[in-house]
Amino acid sequence: MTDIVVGLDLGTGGVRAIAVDLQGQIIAQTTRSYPLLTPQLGWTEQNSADWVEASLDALSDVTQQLDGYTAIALGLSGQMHGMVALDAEGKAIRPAILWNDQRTGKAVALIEATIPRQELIQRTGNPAITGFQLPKLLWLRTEEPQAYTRLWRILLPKDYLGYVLTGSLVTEPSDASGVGCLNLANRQWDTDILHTLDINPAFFPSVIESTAIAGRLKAEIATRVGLLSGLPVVAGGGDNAAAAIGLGISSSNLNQGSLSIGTSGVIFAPCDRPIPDPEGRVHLFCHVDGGYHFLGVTLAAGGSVRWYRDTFAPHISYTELMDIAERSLPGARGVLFLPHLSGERSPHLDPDTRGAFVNLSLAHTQADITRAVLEGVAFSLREVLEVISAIAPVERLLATGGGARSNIWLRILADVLQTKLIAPKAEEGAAYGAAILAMVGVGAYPNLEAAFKILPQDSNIVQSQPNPLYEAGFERYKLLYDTLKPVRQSIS
Ligand SMILES: Nc1ncnc2c1ncn2[C@@H]1O[C@H](COP(=O)(O)OP(=O)(O)O)[C@@H](O)[C@H]1O
Ligand SMILES: O=C(CO)[C@@H](O)[C@H](O)COP(=O)(O)O
Repeated sequence: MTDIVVGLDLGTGGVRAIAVDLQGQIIAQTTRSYPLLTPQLGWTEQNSADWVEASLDALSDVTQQLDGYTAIALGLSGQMHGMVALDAEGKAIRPAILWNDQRTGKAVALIEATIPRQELIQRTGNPAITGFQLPKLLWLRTEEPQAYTRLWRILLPKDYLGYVLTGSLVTEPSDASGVGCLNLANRQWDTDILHTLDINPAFFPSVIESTAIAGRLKAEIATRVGLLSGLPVVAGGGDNAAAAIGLGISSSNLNQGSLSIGTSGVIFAPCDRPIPDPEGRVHLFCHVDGGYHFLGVTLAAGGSVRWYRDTFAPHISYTELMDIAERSLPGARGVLFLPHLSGERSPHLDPDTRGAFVNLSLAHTQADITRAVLEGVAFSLREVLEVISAIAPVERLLATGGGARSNIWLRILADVLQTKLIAPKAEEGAAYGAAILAMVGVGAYPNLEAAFKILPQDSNIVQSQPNPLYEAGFERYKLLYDTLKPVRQSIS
């Protein structure tokens, strides 16, 4: 029997489970999707029970593909910032509130009125942000007080899954630093912040290292999914930090960052010291390797394409849609798209902004409009990269996430960002990074640097070409955000 580890990524569109051997080869993989709930404008939720069912099905599917292999560990990763609220029996009190939910404006205002913005940025790396978990907790206290009185623990999505699998209540620094009250210097909860906000620190799970064993697989789960009872489950990382590890991005090599096009679009740049952006326009989080990273987030990147397809082209696959976009031209023949379908995070921190198509005419086709969506997301990420480059410049960005499967989108991104991109060689992603963390967690490799030697080597460089049409488009894009503000305000 050959040893493998299993990595799992609890994404927004679905869960992905993969089995990887100790030389880094993917032996088996599968995905399961689940619904995204939008019960009110600006709200996003998922049922944590859907995550569990999908994850157990995915694990069963992967283990059924394993003939002649033994799983020696499972590593976790997943969408960040979400809140699973549990009662004293460990049951979810309400649907999980997600990272791109924008209901917490008043809670953010309360945090800002209570703790000086600069102090919060210095302690946690970030100002108060609507998508983070801490404002969600304050929202629960005000808006659903009966639920709040029953509250026993709150967990992040992947840590909730870890709790279901093992019974252990833990988190790790990369995901915990997206809650809004982790002290970046000591990588533990900042109890001063919690006491100031009159929040019981016992609501939060203990913080262990990302490569530490979070717990052991429960016997009843092991039987259902075909893994060994007592299998070590390694804490893992938030999806962006885990994906970075799958690409070999560490805080000891500051030259390379990543560009992820999942539901969100994310630019990730490693750094070795916790010195935040004083204006808080991009996040500073803990990396899983003991260092730190800057993160800038476009809330609806792949999410814009998914929304566009589901709304206007429901029977067309993503691949076909990308072929359609090829029929237009750089600049989308003048069509502009603002991808603010969930408000926007970096660099505007504007939960109330909304999306737009602009400059449509009878002459425009589906190809132009589809291409405008891809370009609008790229312009949004350029705004992010301009902020990150001034603080933590990188030479190249390693692409990951579902959108990185598209050659046309990668070409648009390279040209708009004016940065060399590396297309993914295999579909490594966050699940692969979680598997690498699990290998180190069970001692198959002594540390992450040693494990990096097994990662697939670079291939497929996407060079960036300067294009005046994109430069002009980017200037119009920025103008559009400012110009549409009063229109949007008059609607809301
Ligand atoms: N072939 C493709 N071409 C372009 N975009 C794609 C393709 N396949 C998937 N996507 C995009 O990737 C997104 C899903 O990426 P994924 O990394 O799985 O996201 P998540 O982790 O948020 O579930 C989809 O919403 C879609 O926009
Ligand atoms: O909010 C963030 C990062 O700060 C998002 O990146 C989420 O972590 C969701 O990731 P995907 O589902 O888009 O991969």
